[in-house]
Amino acid sequence: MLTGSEMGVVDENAAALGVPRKQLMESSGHAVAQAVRTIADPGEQVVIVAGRGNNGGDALVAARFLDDYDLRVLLLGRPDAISTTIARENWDALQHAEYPTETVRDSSALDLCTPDIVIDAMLGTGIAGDLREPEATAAAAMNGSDATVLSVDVPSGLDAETGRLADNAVDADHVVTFHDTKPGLPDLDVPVTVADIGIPDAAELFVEQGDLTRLERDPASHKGDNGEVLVVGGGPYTGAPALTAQAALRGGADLVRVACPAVVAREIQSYSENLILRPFDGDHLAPPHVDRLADLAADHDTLVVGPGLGDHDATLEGVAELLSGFDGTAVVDADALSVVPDVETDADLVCTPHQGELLGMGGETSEDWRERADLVESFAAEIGHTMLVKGPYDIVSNGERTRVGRTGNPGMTVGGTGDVLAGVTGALACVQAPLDAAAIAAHTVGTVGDRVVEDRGYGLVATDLLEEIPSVLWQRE
Ligand SMILES: NC(=O)C1=CN([C@@H]2O[C@H](COP(=O)(O)OP(=O)(O)OC[C@H]3O[C@@H](n4cnc5c(N)ncnc54)[C@H](O)[C@@H]3O)[C@@H](O)[C@H]2O)[C@@H](O)CC1
Ligand SMILES: [K+]
Repeated sequence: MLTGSEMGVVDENAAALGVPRKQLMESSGHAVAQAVRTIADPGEQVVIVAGRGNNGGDALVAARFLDDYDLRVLLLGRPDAISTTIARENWDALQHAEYPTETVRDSSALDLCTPDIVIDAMLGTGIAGDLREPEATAAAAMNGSDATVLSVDVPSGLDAETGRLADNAVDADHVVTFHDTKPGLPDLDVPVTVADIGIPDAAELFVEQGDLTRLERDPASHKGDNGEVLVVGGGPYTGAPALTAQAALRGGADLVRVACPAVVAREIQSYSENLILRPFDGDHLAPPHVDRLADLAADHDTLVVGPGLGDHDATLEGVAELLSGFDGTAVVDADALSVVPDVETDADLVCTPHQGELLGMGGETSEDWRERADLVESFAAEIGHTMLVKGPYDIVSNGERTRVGRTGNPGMTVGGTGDVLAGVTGALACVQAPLDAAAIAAHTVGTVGDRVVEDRGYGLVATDLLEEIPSVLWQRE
């Protein structure tokens, strides 16, 4: 089952793989026509009621496969109000081919007559709120007619995000939905055909541009809404936590604080005035610091634990204590990873090991990425957390769903890129589910690395990645 917005991600990924939306619409329309053939014989009366979006577009395609029916095509609204190019092109094709089309300017002019079949193609996954006019009157006319109502994708009035059926929704007798079922369809107890429209499995497996459409910034948001990240790092190293923290800012977090040993606080602060430091005493993290860190962590949306912490026994003990008492989302990277398999916690952990660190956690890996995906998926299920295993193909899995990121290049093996990935993952985990945050972060950091290498060849350093992150995340060229 996929929601409407998840379908949007998948069809955008299909386009990124070279299967554009217009091809999907052609397959959808053909599937609708096939369904008509199973419930009505040639010569019977079919009325298409098309909306102004791609839901309508699907039925405008179907018309071309229904020449042997007594067909009428009603467009609810003016042709120039058709909201997408591909729907408009299919309308124009019907015009040029002189199909029997009518445009319904206002609902009082709507006359279904007495068709055998009505194709409800008014609204699909693009619906917002209950039906407005003229869709509402059209729905009432459909519901009041003796015709068999076949709905395209979802009955108009069904919200494909939540499965909620509007009071004035179309009462479908049969639904033809595309690629996967949608919320609310199973509860309708009418026959639902799930038509394969040629979206490759890869469009769900591989992370592509479509996944970036999950990000949207609420224009009304104010400071803090887009996430506050606490980076717990530093000790032997100071560059790592600074890279992670700056990457979290570039990944969209509003505020990023760095909790680090006091001895390195000034040095980490010196990397950027954008960082806020929360030093704890001593030169490495240890159990006595955990209470203060836990209090700090409670005031943040996401933790990123590990960069530059070192693997001092007391440090790993402190990390285990911190994670076991935390119940939010924590990205775990670098030396902190080794404690995860033995930690009992209510937190959602996102572990970002490279393959060596995965082995250190007790996981298994394989050179073959498909095998690696299966191994990582079962390891994620075993430890009950999200895994992002970096490699030529990044494997992201929460034990149920597995995604594969194919961006990045051998130039990314330079030190610090993992710290950047952990920071971007932390920022996105403030506003996305852990799996989606990790998948988008892997795709984004790899894409940034590819752009930097394209511009300057190998020899990139991790700081080169930082300022490129926003333009990739927000798909600005
Ligand atoms: N996502 C996919 O993979 C595919 C989607 N396709 C079709 O595309 C549809 C989604 O198309 P769109 O995103 O263009 O949106 P829709 O065609 O579902 O509806 C959008 C139109 O309806 C209007 N509208 C929104 N809410 C309304 C309301 N409450 N009352 C009256 N009018 C309202 C909007 O102004 C807009 O013009 C899917 O349902 C499916 O039928 C297919 O072409 C195949 C591929
Ligand atoms: K519909």
